[in-house]
Amino acid sequence: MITVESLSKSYGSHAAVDDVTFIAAPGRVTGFLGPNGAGKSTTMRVMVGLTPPSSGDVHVLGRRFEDLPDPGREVGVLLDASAQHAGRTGREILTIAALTMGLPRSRVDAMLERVSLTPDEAGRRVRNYSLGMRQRLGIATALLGDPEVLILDEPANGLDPAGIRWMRDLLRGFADDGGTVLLSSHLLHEIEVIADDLVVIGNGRIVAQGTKDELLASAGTLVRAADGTALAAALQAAGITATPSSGGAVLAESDLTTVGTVAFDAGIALLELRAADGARLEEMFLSLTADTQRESVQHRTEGAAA
Ligand SMILES: Nc1ncnc2c1ncn2[C@@H]1O[C@H](COP(=O)(O)OP(=O)(O)OP(=O)(O)O)[C@@H](O)[C@H]1O
Repeated sequence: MITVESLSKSYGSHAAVDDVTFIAAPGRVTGFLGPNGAGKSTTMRVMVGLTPPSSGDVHVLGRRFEDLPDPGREVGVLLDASAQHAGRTGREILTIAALTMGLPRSRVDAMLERVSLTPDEAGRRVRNYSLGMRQRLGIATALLGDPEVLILDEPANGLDPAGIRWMRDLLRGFADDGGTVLLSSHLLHEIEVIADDLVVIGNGRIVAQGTKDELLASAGTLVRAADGTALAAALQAAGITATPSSGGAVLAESDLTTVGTVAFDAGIALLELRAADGARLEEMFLSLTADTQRESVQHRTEGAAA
């Protein structure tokens, strides 16, 4: 469990994190999203004691990180895969970490195998690693102490498609075994597939949080009938904003139960009824963070200048 309570962090007059409160619960993967500069890394750095908060607090497993009796074995952290010592081999990095944590050397081989780094790769200096290999090594380091909590900043960065799927399965398995996973990512599809809960931050403030299902349900329902026009009309008559799309599909701004009930009451047989997907998380993300996106800032500036 990670508990963030009224956390603020300012650099000079700039509020990088502004009164942020959320929980990452055990047994769940919590996706932490936000545009560049939104405050994700700062929040994670405070979590692991690398940056002091200006106010508020973060508890990991019920304590501040610095008060954890054995942090390496309680919390696995990957904040910057490129921050590893470039002159050491992957095996050396893991071995030093294992010895520091009082773990047997056998754990190093187990972790190398778990992240699919070959003995040959483990013997190379990190400066010769690809970004994806550095991520795998970083994840191996995070998992080394068999922690209960994982805090990962952009762990999928640089991974190939098979690597992304591997990481997805790994994090899912970790959470299903009761672990807590907090991960930030700009790969919205990945977050959409893996996360149970979402925390969206923009300009240092939380703009949305909740279960993925809740947040995406509020983004709409995709419903399809043979006669899409009649379906859209029935939904609109019930006061639901409904936008017809191709093939009889309608995007309705309501939840599954309400949309299904309206169609049933109107005697319309449905061919499909589900939470709208595809670009949904992306759309939700872009609309929630529109005021904090530098691109829309540019638009506004251009508009103001015109
Ligand atoms: N040490 C620092 N000194 C001054 N400003 C900082 C410092 N660290 C972060 N900031 C500022 O705080 C804000 C939040 O940065 P942060 O790195 O937390 O964002 P982020 O959400 O992780 O962004 P990204 O997605 O680009 O990694 C940014 O405006 C950044 O410039």
